[in-house]
Amino acid sequence: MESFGSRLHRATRERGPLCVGIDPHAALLARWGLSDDVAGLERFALTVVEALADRVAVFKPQSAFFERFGSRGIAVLESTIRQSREAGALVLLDVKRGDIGSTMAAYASAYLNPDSSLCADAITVSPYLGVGSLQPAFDMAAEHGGGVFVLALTSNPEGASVQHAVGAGGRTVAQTVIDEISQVNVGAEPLGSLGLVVGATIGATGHDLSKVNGPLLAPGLGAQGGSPADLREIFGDSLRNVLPSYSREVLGAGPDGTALRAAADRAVTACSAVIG
Ligand SMILES: O=c1ccn([C@@H]2O[C@H](COP(=O)(O)O)[C@@H](O)[C@H]2O)c(=O)[nH]1
Repeated sequence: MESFGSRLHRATRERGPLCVGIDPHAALLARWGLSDDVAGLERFALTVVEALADRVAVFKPQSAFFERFGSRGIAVLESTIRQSREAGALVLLDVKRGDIGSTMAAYASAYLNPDSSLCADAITVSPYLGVGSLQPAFDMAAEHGGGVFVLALTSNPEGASVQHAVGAGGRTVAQTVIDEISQVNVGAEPLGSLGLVVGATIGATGHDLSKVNGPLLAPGLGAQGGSPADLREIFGDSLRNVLPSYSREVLGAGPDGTALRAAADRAVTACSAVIG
């Protein structure tokens, strides 16, 4: 079984370093001329999949925008995940789960077990209950070739007050998370399957990402103000492992498929120029 790190490495080499978020905001549904209901949600998500699944390395559906329509929204999320994967894109489900280990095991079953209709290639998780509490997700991912992205330095301005806080050992909270994930990825070839989320908006923070040996998801590009040029300062020598992520910037070009493809092509060209 091929690991997630290996599959992601291959996908970004073949298709370029780009993750497109599927974030059906109410404002975007309106802009696309769609109703703010399950039918609009479904048309939005499937339009993105039809336009981009054959060229984008990774889709990142934002679960919140599907959850807001209840069980019928979750059903659309299931079909979005399935159709994206069938069409050749990897799916990183942005759910940001985190809980005590025994509950985390249930989340892992929901999102990383191939028997589940919500199974994705990878998920986002929050380390606020301690990185160790996420172990059931790491184990499930390892068993089934999945991946897990742990929040480290998020793109929102409020994140630093917690993530830059210095603990007893003199390290920041974020550096502790970075170091714990780095340990798990030691020796993985060509890339570990545990990733980190590091926003494209954070500037130089002095955090050491050099030993992560795993993917570094960089949201915050475009709508939140981050640009590909900012990635250099944030990631330094770890730039090669960065997976840049755009949602509204690309989605805003829809609903026309040609315009969506052009927006994704612009994004991947701009990111490739920096990442290589
Ligand atoms: O630090 C983080 C972690 C996750 N996100 C998510 O990424 C997208 C960003 O959307 P844009 O439209 O490109 O701003 C969204 O789903 C966030 O929940 C993030 O922004 N920052």
